[in-house]
Amino acid sequence: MSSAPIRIAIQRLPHGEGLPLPGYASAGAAGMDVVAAEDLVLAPGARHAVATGFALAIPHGYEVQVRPRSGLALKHGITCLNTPGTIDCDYRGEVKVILANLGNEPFAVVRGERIAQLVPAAVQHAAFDEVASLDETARGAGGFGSTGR
Ligand SMILES: O=c1ccn([C@H]2C[C@H](O)[C@@H](COP(=O)(O)OP(=O)(O)OP(=O)(O)O)O2)c(=O)[nH]1
Ligand SMILES: [Mg+2]
Repeated sequence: MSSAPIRIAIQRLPHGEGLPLPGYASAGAAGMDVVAAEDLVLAPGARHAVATGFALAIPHGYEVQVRPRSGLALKHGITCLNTPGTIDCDYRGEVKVILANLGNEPFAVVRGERIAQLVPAAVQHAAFDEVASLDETARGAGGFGSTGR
């Protein structure tokens, strides 16, 4: 990537000792792969906030999104239930990955194996201006398939 990376402070927690910190698997990867810091088995239909063993101090004006890995999703039905997960810039607790098993088989989460990816993103705060009515548009209130399948 051409631009300088956003610098994010990362703290390794005691149970994260010995694990690789999140990193890019290839030069052009959009996400930094995250490994699990615990072993567990996710039954079909189950979910769990999986420990990662690290905490962040994200600079103001940014968030970090937690996204699933497509290989786990396609092969095993494993996804991040709240995708994209949001890590707020003022959060100092352990980053966790809320994995859900949408597949038909139990899935073993193994400490040290990659379970998700982190994508930093700029955040623009907004402020609402309350009004009595909104301007008209051709779409109006049409949505949810109003333009056809
Ligand atoms: O996948 C996730 C999502 C969230 N978090 C942590 C960091 C985030 O800053 C905090 C709150 O997340 P969110 O705002 O999505 O959850 P909430 O249900 O609104 O909780 P809160 O009331 O604490 O904001 O939880 C994670 O570690 N992993
Ligand atoms: Mg919140």
